[in-house]
Amino acid sequence: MPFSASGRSLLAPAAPSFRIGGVPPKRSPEAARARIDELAAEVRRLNDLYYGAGDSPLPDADYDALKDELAVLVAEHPALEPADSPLGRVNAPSQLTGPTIRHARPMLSLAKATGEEQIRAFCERFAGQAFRVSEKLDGLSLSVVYRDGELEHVATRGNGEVGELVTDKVRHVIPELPARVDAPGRVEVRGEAVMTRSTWTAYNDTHPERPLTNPRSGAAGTLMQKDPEAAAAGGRLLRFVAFGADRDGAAIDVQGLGIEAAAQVVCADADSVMKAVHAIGARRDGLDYDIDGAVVRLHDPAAFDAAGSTSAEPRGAIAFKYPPEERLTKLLAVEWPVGKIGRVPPRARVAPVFVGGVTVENVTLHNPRLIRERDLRIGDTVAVVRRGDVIPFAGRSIPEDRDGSEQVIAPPERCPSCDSELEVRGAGEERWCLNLQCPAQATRRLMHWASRAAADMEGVGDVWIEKLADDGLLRRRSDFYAITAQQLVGYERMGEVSAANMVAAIERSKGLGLRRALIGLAIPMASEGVAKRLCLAGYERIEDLMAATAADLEAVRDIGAKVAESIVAFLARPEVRADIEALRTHGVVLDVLDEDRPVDVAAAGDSPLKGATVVITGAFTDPRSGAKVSRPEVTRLVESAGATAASSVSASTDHLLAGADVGASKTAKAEKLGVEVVDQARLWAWLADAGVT
Ligand SMILES: NC(=O)c1ccc[n+]([C@@H]2O[C@H](COP(=O)([O-])OP(=O)(O)OC[C@H]3O[C@@H](n4cnc5c(N)ncnc54)[C@H](O)[C@@H]3O)[C@@H](O)[C@H]2O)c1
Ligand SMILES: [Zn+2]
Repeated sequence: MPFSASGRSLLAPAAPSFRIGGVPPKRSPEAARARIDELAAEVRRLNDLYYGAGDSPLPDADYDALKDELAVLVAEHPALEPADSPLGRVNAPSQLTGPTIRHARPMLSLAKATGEEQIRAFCERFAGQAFRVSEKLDGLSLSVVYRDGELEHVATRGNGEVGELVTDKVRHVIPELPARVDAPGRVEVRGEAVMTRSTWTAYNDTHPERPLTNPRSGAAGTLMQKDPEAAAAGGRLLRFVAFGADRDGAAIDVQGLGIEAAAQVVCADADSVMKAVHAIGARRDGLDYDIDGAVVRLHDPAAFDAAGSTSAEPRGAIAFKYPPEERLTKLLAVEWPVGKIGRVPPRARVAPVFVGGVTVENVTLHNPRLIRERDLRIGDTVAVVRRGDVIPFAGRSIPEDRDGSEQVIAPPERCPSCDSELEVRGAGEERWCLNLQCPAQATRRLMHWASRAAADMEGVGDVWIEKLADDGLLRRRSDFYAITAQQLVGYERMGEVSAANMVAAIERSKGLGLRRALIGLAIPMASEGVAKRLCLAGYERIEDLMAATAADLEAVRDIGAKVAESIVAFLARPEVRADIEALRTHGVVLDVLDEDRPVDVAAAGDSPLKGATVVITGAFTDPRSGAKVSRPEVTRLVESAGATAASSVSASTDHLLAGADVGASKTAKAEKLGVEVVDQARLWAWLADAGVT
């Protein structure tokens, strides 16, 4: 199982309903006492797991809900707070293991804000001060101490006062942490040890039998390993990102020490603080490490110290928490819809849950193998994960919550649409309907043709396509263009105006061009990128592609043998050829559009961009209009100037094109590799020189 099954989660079912319901019910003092004791014990148990082995049987948001409920009850009944209450102190395991060390200054938690008002109130309290906003990395904090330049020790936060020594482990699992710094005296660096998402994925790919639940528990678990050398050799490597440093008690800059620093910006007031908080939230999904919030703190170290602290939190800082990306809910039912190329994937309905900033009711279960391995059952309490634009999925179930009424999820043996026998394919044991005449597949293909990435027929929704297909008006893609307003008017809720609008939208969509047409054809194995590359490779008309051999197609950059064969086989199918011919007859554009042709580098004017490999990061604004310029637009502009855009900085990068709000870690990496960092003003000048703006 890809998660820890450490002990029953007594209170889990209460958490989701509590969160959704908001205010907990009023209780009698006896009932309040019982609930307080129950909650306190559960929070302590979860703390032991979380700060011990790094396990989190519950999603953080559900843990937070339990702790919030405890805090509300204790506020109402202060006399009932148990002596070993987990409130008002740094979250910690009840016992530290191994050799320990007393911190020079306590390592604290942070006060939390979930709304903008709380951040504004914080800024208000310190009006006139400068603030510093940084990413709140989701790992575990470490204190790294150097004495006269040599690494002396590394300790965990522990209980805040005393930490566990992990010096030797860190030498192996964080090889990038310098053993020496160029600074005399006692230098202490505090920061977060994180497992990057790429390391985490790579580790889980190579250890499918014992995968790590998430990068955070991966990081915590790595520092628990008895044999750190073997852990490092097995791919359990961490990164250390510093958020503060001092020398003999006086704050110093992390940068000068050669240690990676957390991305941060200095802000003068609440408005710019909120802007920075949102900017961090916006780039959250693009980062290679998990962050769970943004930290706002007083920029001036003296002011920060003067603000003091409570028993658990500094008063001069506050953490803004982004919406949770993982929450518990109930798995209600599983459906197996038939996709456009015949895949029959499992999709689940769950009780509505607020996660990743939206209310989710439908989630993917990926494939039958994962259902079996994760032992997901209908009726289970499941953790739903939604991260950015990723399709929400049920990551794991909480088997401790079962009452015996749960049902095993059995993949279908026959197609739910055409009843033909399904084939089991690939490592995921996916079910496929191979019947080319399958009605569900045909309808899905039509929906895909009309979708935004392909013909983009505005207002021609899936429901309409289904109706028209059921009535036999729509069988193949070319049928769209033969639909008349008169045919539509007969339908319920379809007046003459709407019918005319729909026909007009279909007419307008005819100019889609070769790239979008290739996407719309839903050729198995050919992604949107393949469609783009074929156009860039010089294929002008769909007929040119129909005449190409697999060897011709394989000659195109990044198109492999399997994809090439799939394209050739698809375009050779008689019904596909007939449909393409009919599309031509209706005047649908199946030729390459100018926007999809390769840029004429030779024609671009001279600028340092010509022939260069660049990485684009940050936010861009047009210097003349002050309008925001989207990342794809910036990419298009630099490509028109003859540059090639890459996704991450490496030794072969020529320039890092840095817009606003760029993290220090990005520029630090570029500088380390000797890659020139080019700011926005210079970029716009270059683009002007190249004649593209
Ligand atoms: N799921 C569970 O069972 C479970 C159990 C316990 C705790 N938790 C989770 O742990 C969190 C509570 O934790 P906490 O007290 O350990 O941490 P916190 O949320 O109070 O944050 C404080 C920590 O943030 C870290 N940090 C990261 N980036 C930083 C930056 N730029 N500046 C300053 N500090 C930065 C530091 O390590 C610091 O110790 C909550 O999110 C809670 O949900 C979950
Ligand atoms: Zn079928």
